[in-house]
Amino acid sequence: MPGQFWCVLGRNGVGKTTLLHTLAGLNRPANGRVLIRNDDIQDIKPQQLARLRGLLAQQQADAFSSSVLAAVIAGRHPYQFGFGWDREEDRAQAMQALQQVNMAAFSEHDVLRLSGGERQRVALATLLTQDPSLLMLDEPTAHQDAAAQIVVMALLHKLSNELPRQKAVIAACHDINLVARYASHVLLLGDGQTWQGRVDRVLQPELLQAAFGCPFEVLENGKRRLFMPVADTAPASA
Ligand SMILES: Nc1ncnc2c1ncn2[C@@H]1O[C@H](COP(=O)(O)OP(=O)(O)OP(=O)(O)O)[C@@H](O)[C@H]1O
Repeated sequence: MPGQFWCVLGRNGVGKTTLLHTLAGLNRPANGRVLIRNDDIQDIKPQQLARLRGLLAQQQADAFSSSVLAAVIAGRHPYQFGFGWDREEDRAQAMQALQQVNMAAFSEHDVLRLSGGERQRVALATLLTQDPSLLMLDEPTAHQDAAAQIVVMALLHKLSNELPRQKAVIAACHDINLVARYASHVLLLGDGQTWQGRVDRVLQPELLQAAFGCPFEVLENGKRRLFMPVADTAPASA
Protein backbone atom coordinates (compact mmCIF):
# COMPACT_ATOMS: atom_id res chain seq x y z
CA MET A 1 0.00 0.00 0.00
CA PRO A 2 1.30 3.52 -0.73
CA GLY A 3 2.35 5.14 2.55
CA GLN A 4 3.59 1.86 4.03
CA PHE A 5 7.16 0.67 4.49
CA TRP A 6 7.11 -3.10 5.01
CA CYS A 7 10.17 -5.03 6.10
CA VAL A 8 10.41 -8.80 5.69
CA LEU A 9 12.33 -10.50 8.49
CA GLY A 10 13.28 -14.12 9.02
CA ARG A 11 16.23 -16.47 9.31
CA ASN A 12 18.58 -17.29 6.42
CA GLY A 13 16.91 -19.46 3.80
CA VAL A 14 13.35 -18.89 5.05
CA GLY A 15 12.35 -17.43 1.66
CA LYS A 16 12.64 -13.62 1.77
CA THR A 17 14.38 -13.34 -1.61
CA THR A 18 12.06 -15.95 -3.12
CA LEU A 19 9.06 -13.94 -1.90
CA LEU A 20 10.41 -10.65 -3.33
CA HIS A 21 11.23 -12.27 -6.68
CA THR A 22 7.75 -13.80 -6.83
CA LEU A 23 6.09 -10.48 -5.95
CA ALA A 24 8.24 -8.79 -8.63
CA GLY A 25 7.08 -11.31 -11.24
CA LEU A 26 10.50 -12.93 -11.75
CA ASN A 27 9.26 -16.26 -10.32
CA ARG A 28 5.82 -17.72 -10.97
CA PRO A 29 3.99 -18.44 -7.71
CA ALA A 30 3.52 -22.16 -6.92
CA ASN A 31 -0.09 -21.31 -6.01
CA GLY A 32 -2.32 -18.29 -6.47
CA ARG A 33 -1.59 -15.08 -8.37
CA VAL A 34 0.25 -11.83 -7.75
CA LEU A 35 -1.98 -8.85 -8.49
CA ILE A 36 -0.89 -5.23 -8.92
CA ARG A 37 -3.85 -2.86 -8.99
CA ASN A 38 -6.12 -5.85 -9.78
CA ASP A 39 -4.05 -7.02 -12.77
CA ASP A 40 -2.15 -10.31 -12.74
CA ILE A 41 1.54 -9.39 -12.84
CA GLN A 42 2.16 -12.02 -15.55
CA ASP A 43 -0.28 -10.17 -17.87
CA ILE A 44 1.24 -6.68 -17.51
CA LYS A 45 3.47 -5.50 -20.38
CA PRO A 46 7.16 -5.18 -19.33
CA GLN A 47 7.38 -1.40 -19.82
CA GLN A 48 4.20 -0.81 -17.84
CA LEU A 49 5.35 -3.26 -15.16
CA ALA A 50 8.66 -1.41 -14.82
CA ARG A 51 6.73 1.76 -13.97
CA LEU A 52 4.64 -0.06 -11.39
CA ARG A 53 7.31 -2.00 -9.53
CA GLY A 54 11.09 -2.07 -9.28
CA LEU A 55 13.44 -4.50 -7.56
CA LEU A 56 16.84 -3.85 -6.01
CA ALA A 57 18.63 -7.21 -6.18
CA GLN A 58 20.90 -8.41 -3.39
CA GLN A 59 23.96 -8.14 -5.67
CA GLN A 60 24.81 -6.35 -8.90
CA ALA A 61 26.60 -8.24 -11.68
CA ASP A 62 28.33 -5.78 -14.04
CA ALA A 63 29.50 -7.46 -17.24
CA PHE A 64 31.24 -4.37 -18.67
CA SER A 65 32.49 -0.87 -17.88
CA SER A 66 30.01 1.97 -17.60
CA SER A 67 29.98 5.31 -15.84
CA VAL A 68 27.93 5.52 -12.65
CA LEU A 69 25.74 8.19 -14.28
CA ALA A 70 25.02 5.97 -17.30
CA ALA A 71 24.10 3.07 -14.97
CA VAL A 72 21.66 5.29 -13.10
CA ILE A 73 20.14 6.83 -16.25
CA ALA A 74 19.31 3.25 -17.34
CA GLY A 75 16.57 3.45 -14.70
CA ARG A 76 14.70 5.84 -17.05
CA HIS A 77 14.31 3.09 -19.66
CA PRO A 78 10.57 2.50 -18.97
CA TYR A 79 9.86 6.14 -19.87
CA GLN A 80 11.94 6.41 -23.04
CA PHE A 81 10.67 5.97 -26.57
CA GLY A 82 12.38 6.10 -29.98
CA PHE A 83 15.36 8.46 -29.82
CA GLY A 84 14.51 9.76 -26.35
CA TRP A 85 17.59 8.12 -24.79
CA ASP A 86 19.60 10.17 -22.34
CA ARG A 87 17.57 13.38 -22.35
CA GLU A 88 18.56 16.33 -20.17
CA GLU A 89 15.73 15.66 -17.70
CA ASP A 90 16.82 12.03 -17.39
CA ARG A 91 20.35 13.14 -16.54
CA ALA A 92 19.01 15.63 -13.99
CA GLN A 93 16.82 12.98 -12.39
CA ALA A 94 19.76 10.55 -12.25
CA MET A 95 22.00 13.18 -10.60
CA GLN A 96 19.29 13.93 -8.05
CA ALA A 97 19.01 10.21 -7.24
CA LEU A 98 22.79 9.98 -6.80
CA GLN A 99 22.62 12.91 -4.39
CA GLN A 100 19.91 11.13 -2.38
CA VAL A 101 22.24 8.17 -1.81
CA ASN A 102 25.36 10.33 -1.24
CA MET A 103 27.00 9.18 -4.48
CA ALA A 104 26.88 12.34 -6.63
CA ALA A 105 30.68 12.76 -6.41
CA PHE A 106 31.06 9.36 -8.12
CA SER A 107 28.97 10.13 -11.22
CA GLU A 108 31.90 9.82 -13.65
CA HIS A 109 33.45 6.80 -11.93
CA ASP A 110 33.40 3.34 -13.52
CA VAL A 111 30.90 0.96 -11.89
CA LEU A 112 33.55 -1.80 -12.05
CA ARG A 113 35.74 0.21 -9.68
CA LEU A 114 33.22 0.83 -6.91
CA SER A 115 33.23 -0.85 -3.51
CA GLY A 116 30.38 -3.25 -2.69
CA GLY A 117 28.52 -0.67 -0.60
CA GLU A 118 29.01 2.08 -3.20
CA ARG A 119 27.75 -0.21 -5.99
CA GLN A 120 24.62 -1.05 -4.00
CA ARG A 121 23.88 2.64 -3.40
CA VAL A 122 24.28 3.30 -7.14
CA ALA A 123 21.80 0.46 -7.79
CA LEU A 124 19.43 2.13 -5.32
CA ALA A 125 19.84 5.39 -7.28
CA THR A 126 18.92 3.49 -10.46
CA LEU A 127 15.77 2.24 -8.74
CA LEU A 128 14.95 5.82 -7.68
CA THR A 129 15.23 7.05 -11.28
CA GLN A 130 13.01 4.17 -12.40
CA ASP A 131 10.51 5.75 -10.00
CA PRO A 132 8.06 2.83 -9.66
CA SER A 133 5.01 3.02 -7.40
CA LEU A 134 6.19 -0.07 -5.50
CA LEU A 135 9.85 -0.40 -4.54
CA MET A 136 11.11 -3.86 -3.57
CA LEU A 137 14.58 -4.16 -2.09
CA ASP A 138 16.53 -7.26 -1.15
CA GLU A 139 18.69 -6.39 1.86
CA PRO A 140 19.23 -2.71 0.96
CA THR A 141 21.52 -2.14 3.96
CA ALA A 142 23.81 -5.11 3.26
CA HIS A 143 27.36 -3.90 2.47
CA GLN A 144 26.56 -0.44 3.94
CA ASP A 145 28.54 1.09 6.80
CA ALA A 146 26.66 2.25 9.90
CA ALA A 147 26.10 5.81 8.62
CA ALA A 148 25.07 4.65 5.14
CA GLN A 149 22.57 2.17 6.66
CA ILE A 150 20.80 5.11 8.28
CA VAL A 151 20.87 7.10 5.02
CA VAL A 152 19.27 4.19 3.13
CA MET A 153 16.60 3.36 5.70
CA ALA A 154 15.70 7.04 6.29
CA LEU A 155 15.38 7.49 2.52
CA LEU A 156 13.03 4.48 2.21
CA HIS A 157 10.99 5.80 5.13
CA LYS A 158 10.76 9.21 3.45
CA LEU A 159 9.76 7.72 0.09
CA SER A 160 6.88 5.87 1.72
CA ASN A 161 5.77 8.97 3.63
CA GLU A 162 6.35 11.93 1.37
CA LEU A 163 3.20 13.50 -0.05
CA PRO A 164 1.84 13.74 -2.68
CA ARG A 165 3.48 10.65 -4.25
CA GLN A 166 3.84 8.22 -1.40
CA LYS A 167 5.47 4.96 -2.48
CA ALA A 168 4.86 1.45 -1.26
CA VAL A 169 8.14 -0.08 -0.06
CA ILE A 170 8.93 -3.73 0.74
CA ALA A 171 12.45 -4.59 1.90
CA ALA A 172 14.01 -7.83 3.09
CA CYS A 173 16.18 -6.94 6.09
CA HIS A 174 18.32 -8.56 8.75
CA ASP A 175 18.79 -5.65 11.17
CA ILE A 176 15.81 -5.78 13.52
CA ASN A 177 16.72 -2.46 15.16
CA LEU A 178 16.83 -0.57 11.87
CA VAL A 179 13.46 -2.13 11.04
CA ALA A 180 12.07 -1.07 14.43
CA ARG A 181 13.21 2.48 13.83
CA TYR A 182 12.21 3.07 10.20
CA ALA A 183 9.59 0.56 9.00
CA SER A 184 5.85 1.00 9.44
CA HIS A 185 4.96 -2.71 9.04
CA VAL A 186 6.71 -6.06 9.40
CA LEU A 187 6.20 -9.45 7.81
CA LEU A 188 7.97 -11.94 10.06
CA LEU A 189 8.55 -15.33 8.44
CA GLY A 190 8.94 -18.39 10.67
CA ASP A 191 8.84 -22.12 9.99
CA GLY A 192 5.34 -22.66 8.64
CA GLN A 193 4.07 -19.60 10.49
CA THR A 194 4.01 -15.89 9.66
CA TRP A 195 3.17 -12.75 11.58
CA GLN A 196 2.36 -9.46 9.91
CA GLY A 197 1.13 -6.02 10.90
CA ARG A 198 2.30 -2.75 12.34
CA VAL A 199 5.90 -2.77 13.47
CA ASP A 200 5.19 -2.42 17.21
CA ARG A 201 2.74 -5.30 17.15
CA VAL A 202 5.01 -7.78 15.36
CA LEU A 203 8.36 -6.88 16.92
CA GLN A 204 7.79 -8.76 20.17
CA PRO A 205 10.55 -10.85 21.76
CA GLU A 206 8.42 -13.99 21.88
CA LEU A 207 7.53 -13.75 18.17
CA LEU A 208 11.17 -13.04 17.25
CA GLN A 209 12.23 -16.06 19.28
CA ALA A 210 9.66 -18.24 17.51
CA ALA A 211 10.93 -17.05 14.10
CA PHE A 212 14.69 -17.04 14.74
CA GLY A 213 14.94 -19.83 17.31
CA CYS A 214 16.90 -17.81 19.87
CA PRO A 215 15.79 -15.66 22.82
CA PHE A 216 15.75 -11.86 22.56
CA GLU A 217 16.31 -9.23 25.24
CA VAL A 218 14.57 -5.87 24.88
CA LEU A 219 16.43 -2.76 26.01
CA GLU A 220 14.57 0.57 26.29
CA ASN A 221 16.33 3.92 26.36
CA GLY A 222 13.21 6.07 26.76
CA LYS A 223 13.02 6.81 23.02
CA ARG A 224 13.12 3.40 21.39
CA ARG A 225 13.31 -0.31 22.02
CA LEU A 226 16.39 -2.29 21.03
CA PHE A 227 16.27 -6.02 20.37
CA MET A 228 19.31 -8.11 21.28
CA PRO A 229 19.55 -11.81 20.41
CA VAL A 230 20.97 -13.66 23.41
CA ALA A 231 22.58 -17.06 23.62
CA ASP A 232 21.00 -19.65 25.92
CA THR A 233 24.42 -20.17 27.45
CA ALA A 234 26.79 -17.29 28.21
CA PRO A 235 30.31 -17.49 26.75
CA ALA A 236 32.98 -18.41 29.27
CA SER A 237 34.52 -15.23 30.74
CA ALA A 238 38.21 -14.61 30.19
N1 LIG B 1 17.99 -21.01 -7.40
C1 LIG B 1 17.56 -21.80 -6.42
N2 LIG B 1 17.23 -23.07 -6.66
C2 LIG B 1 16.81 -23.89 -5.69
N3 LIG B 1 16.65 -23.52 -4.42
C3 LIG B 1 16.96 -22.26 -4.11
C4 LIG B 1 17.42 -21.33 -5.08
N4 LIG B 1 17.63 -20.13 -4.48
C5 LIG B 1 17.34 -20.32 -3.20
N5 LIG B 1 16.93 -21.58 -2.97
C6 LIG B 1 16.48 -22.16 -1.68
O1 LIG B 1 15.24 -21.57 -1.35
C7 LIG B 1 15.19 -21.29 0.05
C8 LIG B 1 14.87 -19.82 0.26
O2 LIG B 1 15.98 -19.05 -0.21
P1 LIG B 1 15.94 -17.48 -0.17
O3 LIG B 1 17.13 -17.00 -0.94
O4 LIG B 1 14.60 -17.00 -0.60
O5 LIG B 1 16.12 -17.21 1.39
P2 LIG B 1 16.33 -15.85 2.20
O6 LIG B 1 15.32 -15.83 3.30
O7 LIG B 1 16.34 -14.70 1.27
O8 LIG B 1 17.78 -16.10 2.81
P3 LIG B 1 18.98 -15.09 3.21
O9 LIG B 1 18.55 -14.41 4.49
O10 LIG B 1 20.13 -16.04 3.46
O11 LIG B 1 19.23 -14.15 2.07
C9 LIG B 1 16.53 -21.73 0.63
O12 LIG B 1 16.36 -23.00 1.23
C10 LIG B 1 17.45 -21.81 -0.56
O13 LIG B 1 18.42 -22.81 -0.36
